[in-house]
Amino acid sequence: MILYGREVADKMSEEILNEVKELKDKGIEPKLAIVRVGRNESDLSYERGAIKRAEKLGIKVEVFELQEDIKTDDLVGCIERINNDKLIHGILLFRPLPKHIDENHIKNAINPIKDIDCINPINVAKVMEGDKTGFAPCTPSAVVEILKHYNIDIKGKNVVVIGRSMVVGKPLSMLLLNEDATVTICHSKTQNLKEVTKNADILIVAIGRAKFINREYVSNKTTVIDVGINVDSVGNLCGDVDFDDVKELVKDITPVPGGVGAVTNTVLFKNLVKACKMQMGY
Ligand SMILES: Nc1nc(=O)c2c([nH]1)NC[C@@H]1CN(c3ccc(C(=O)N[C@@H](CCC(=O)O)C(=O)O)cc3)C=[N+]21
Repeated sequence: MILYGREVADKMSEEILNEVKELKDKGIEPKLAIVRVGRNESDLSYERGAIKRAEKLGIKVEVFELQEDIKTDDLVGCIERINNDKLIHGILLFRPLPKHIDENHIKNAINPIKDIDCINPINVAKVMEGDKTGFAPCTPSAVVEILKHYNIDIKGKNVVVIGRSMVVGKPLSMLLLNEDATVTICHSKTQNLKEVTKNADILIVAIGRAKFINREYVSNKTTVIDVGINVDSVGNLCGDVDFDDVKELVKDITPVPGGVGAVTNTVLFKNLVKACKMQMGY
C-alpha cells in the first residue's frame, strides 16, 4: 500500500483547527517565527509548505530572513528578541546553519518552551526520557504520526533505522523505542547492511542519498518509510529509496514527495499550538 502523507496531514489539521479556534475565542492568536539564515532551496521548500499550511489553519507566521554571513552574536540577538516577544509562541530555526555559526551557542539560546523543532538540549533530553512536556523534532514525529494513522503496529516489532543524524535518525530511534519497538540503528559503518534491512518489519531510511535503497534491501513483508528529501539527476524531488524499483515488492511504502515531508509541517503547527497553550496556561 502507498502511505500518502496528505491524508495524515489533513486529519491532524482538523484537530489543530479546532484548537486554534478555541484559543482565538479566548483572544489568543498562536504565532510562529521562522528564522532562516540565507536562501537554500531545502529551507525555502519547507517554508513554502509551512506558510501554505499556516494559512489553512489560520495561524500567523513571521519570517526572519537573515544574511548568510550573519555573526553568531547577531543571530543570538534575533533569537532573544523572539524569546521575549510574548506574541510569538514557537520558533523554527532552519538547519544546518552556515559553518561559521557557533551552533552550540545558538541551540542553547532558543527558549526551550518555544523550541518546537527540538534544537535545545533540554528538549533533546526530554525525547530521550519520553517526557511529553518537551518537543520532539518534527520530521521524526511525522514518521510516528504516519505509522499510527495507518495502524502499523510497531510494539516489539523489528524496526530498522538507517541514519543517525541529530535531526532524524537519533531522535526517531528514541521515539520508536518509547513506543516499544525493537530498534536497530544502521549507519555508514554497519556491516552486511542488506541482511539487517531484509529482516526489518519496518525500514526507515534517513541517509540523504538519492535512491540508495533498492529491492536488494527489502522483502515482501517490509513497510518502508522514506524520510529522504533529495533532488535526482533530472532535478526532481526524490527520496533515499528507489521507489519504482521496490514499490511492487514491499508491503507498504511512503512516496517522496507526498509522504513524510507532507506531514512534517503539520506536526510543526501541532507543536506550536501545544507551546502556545503551555505559555498561556491552558
Ligand atoms: N530545523 C530544521 N528542521 C527541519 O525539519 C528542516 C530544516 N531545519 N531545514 C530544512 C529541512 C528540509 N525540510 C523539509 C520538510 C518538508 C518538506 C516538504 O514539505 N516536502 C514536500 C514537497 C515540497 C515541495 O514540493 O517543495 C513533500 O515531501 O511532499 C521539505 C523539506 C525540513 N527541514
